[in-house]
Amino acid sequence: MGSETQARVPVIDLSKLETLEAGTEAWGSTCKAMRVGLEEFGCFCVVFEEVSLELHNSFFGAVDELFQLPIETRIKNTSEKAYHGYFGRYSFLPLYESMAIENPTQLDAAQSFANLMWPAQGNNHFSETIQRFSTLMAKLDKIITRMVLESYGVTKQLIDTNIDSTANLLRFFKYRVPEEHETDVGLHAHTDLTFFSIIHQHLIGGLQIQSLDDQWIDLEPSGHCSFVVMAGDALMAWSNDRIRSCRHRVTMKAEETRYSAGMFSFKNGTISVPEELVDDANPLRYKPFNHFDFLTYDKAKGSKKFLYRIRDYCSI
Ligand SMILES: O=C(O)CCC(=O)C(=O)O
Ligand SMILES: [Fe+2]
Repeated sequence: MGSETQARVPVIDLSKLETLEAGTEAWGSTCKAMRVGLEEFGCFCVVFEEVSLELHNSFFGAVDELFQLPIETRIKNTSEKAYHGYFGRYSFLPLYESMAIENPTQLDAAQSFANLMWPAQGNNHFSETIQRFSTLMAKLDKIITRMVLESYGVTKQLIDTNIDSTANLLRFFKYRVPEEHETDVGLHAHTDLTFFSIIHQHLIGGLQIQSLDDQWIDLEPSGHCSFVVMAGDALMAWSNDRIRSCRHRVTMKAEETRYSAGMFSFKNGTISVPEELVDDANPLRYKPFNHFDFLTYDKAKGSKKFLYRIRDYCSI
């Protein structure tokens, strides 16, 4: 199924972005391609050359170094926010482990994470690499948010407010190779609770997305500057169901440890469906909601039986 079906998920090259101007035909067609990808697959791929091969290599070198730390240290990655800390050591998910940094574009946040992980001397190389990579990821998230929201014809003020309210979380993932008797499920099928999730895979593929007609599509890593942009449940609600959050999973087929990373965006304040997205054919489907309260609710309730958990929280 792999490469044949993969071709259908749009691949959008943002390398020429500096020359793309808002209002031009090229800008409009790029916005539209993103919207089509999200409406048809819940995702699209982007090529973003600002991430150099050197940065990609340093970044995954830093991730590897992090996962070499003892487990007692790794589990110190905690957070007051739901779903913002260490994940792993679950019997139902034996291959998977992940850690996360809040506000990773701020050097002091990256440094305090490094101080927690390397208490004796910190790790400047680690925190600088994380901050450099995250800054570009956050830039990509902003560009995409602007272009996608614009494609729905909402006001510039609303787009700016949405972007200004963004809180970023950078998550690092490690999947070990299954033993002979073990499952190859790296991560079960789910949707993210984010606004956007931008996934960057290292050398080993395994990320699969489910199309609206229920086919699983492999999204292989295709270079140091390629990324998968997925819609999360919060974007689904914002869009009044024009976009479905992307159902995805990870399957471990390779004989090597798999690393990947995700830049997740959440929104501070209230998310509500813009009036431009409500009409007779599309009646309002979601009440206004607080993104972080949704995470807290979901964690407490564990409403895994819902395909789209946001519907359990605030659908009308
Ligand atoms: O490892 C990946 O590529 C994706 C991870 C993921 O889907 C998640 O943590 O929500
Ligand atoms: Fe996910």
